[in-house]
Amino acid sequence: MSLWADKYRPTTLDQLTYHKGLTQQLKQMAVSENIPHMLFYGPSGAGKKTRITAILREIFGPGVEKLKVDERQFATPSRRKMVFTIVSSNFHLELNPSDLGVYDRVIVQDVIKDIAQSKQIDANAKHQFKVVIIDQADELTREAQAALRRTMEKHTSTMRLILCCNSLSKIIAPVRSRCLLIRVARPSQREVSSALQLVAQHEKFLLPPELALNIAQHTQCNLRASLLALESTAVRRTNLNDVQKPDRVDWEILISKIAKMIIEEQTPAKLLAVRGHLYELITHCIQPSLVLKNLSFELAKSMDDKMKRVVIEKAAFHEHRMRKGQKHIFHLEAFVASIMHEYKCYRTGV
Ligand SMILES: Nc1ncnc2c1ncn2[C@@H]1O[C@H](COP(=O)(O)OP(=O)(O)OP(=O)(O)O)[C@@H](O)[C@H]1O
Repeated sequence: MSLWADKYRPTTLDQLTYHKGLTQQLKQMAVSENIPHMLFYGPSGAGKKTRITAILREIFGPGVEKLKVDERQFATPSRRKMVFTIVSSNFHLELNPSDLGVYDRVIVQDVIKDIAQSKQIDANAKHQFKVVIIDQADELTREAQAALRRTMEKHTSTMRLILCCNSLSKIIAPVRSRCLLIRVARPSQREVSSALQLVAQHEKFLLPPELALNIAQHTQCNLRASLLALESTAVRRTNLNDVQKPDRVDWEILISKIAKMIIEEQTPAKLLAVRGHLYELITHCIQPSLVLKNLSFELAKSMDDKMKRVVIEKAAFHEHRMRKGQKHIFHLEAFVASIMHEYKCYRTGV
């Protein structure tokens, strides 16, 4: 049984429900002879990945949906063996830098060289190139991006790149200038609520329009988050008529509990207990940067202006460190410890 966000994910360009103008442009591009490298960017949950898979389907046909997952081994310069996963079809391959760690440059180069040198298996395929999708391309190190730039020029006849990211500012200019930039904007509240209504129709329950709008507002028009909120609210109730707001999901509840613990007591024992909860969030695949953001907002809610500024400053500092470092838990814990320290000093006037 899959989540509604996956079950009702549109698979073709015709099924995409909003940004019709953009869909039309993608359609024209898919049938053209000259398909460029592309860079999709926009906020989380706006539908970038969905559009990428839909355009691939338009270019190559339903064959792109036959996915296989391979594990590839890689020896680091210090001879340590690393394994990373690649999802691929006969026509494309997907990489995610967060699986690759600090060796992303070598791995990206290796994988792309490999794919660029192997010919398309299907002789009747419309295009002779394969597509490499790099999700969260803004997580690639600068070295890896520089390597991409060279590879993009060298292998244009056999390979096309599709990059997907939230923020363009973290992509180096030479890579940006070699791609067609495609912005997938956040859908409006009305667009999100009609996507939710469509799911409600398929699942055969009545979704009050105010609740749909409230969900869109609550998730700041992140469609994936809206679908998850709708599902968690709908499965717990038989009738949604009296429901005004979506139920908070478990990880959100846990984060507000952590904030409460930090405000209640600033001791090593509490820090240890908080660490346990942070581990719990990370092992349930909640993005550490999201944990940090939500935790800061929860903390700020119960603090005055002076402490709010401190929380934001500390959050920015530790988020930067988290991006540079590897072990997210260290930085989350350091953030909590520094807030506990600042808050204790503030309360006791030391
Ligand atoms: N045009 C659309 N019509 C209806 N539903 C959509 C549309 N686009 C996306 N969705 C739904 O929204 C969910 C999130 O979309 P998607 O994963 O493509 O977002 P994303 O922008 O790639 O997010 P992230 O940056 O967080 O990975 C999908 O699971 C899909 O169900």
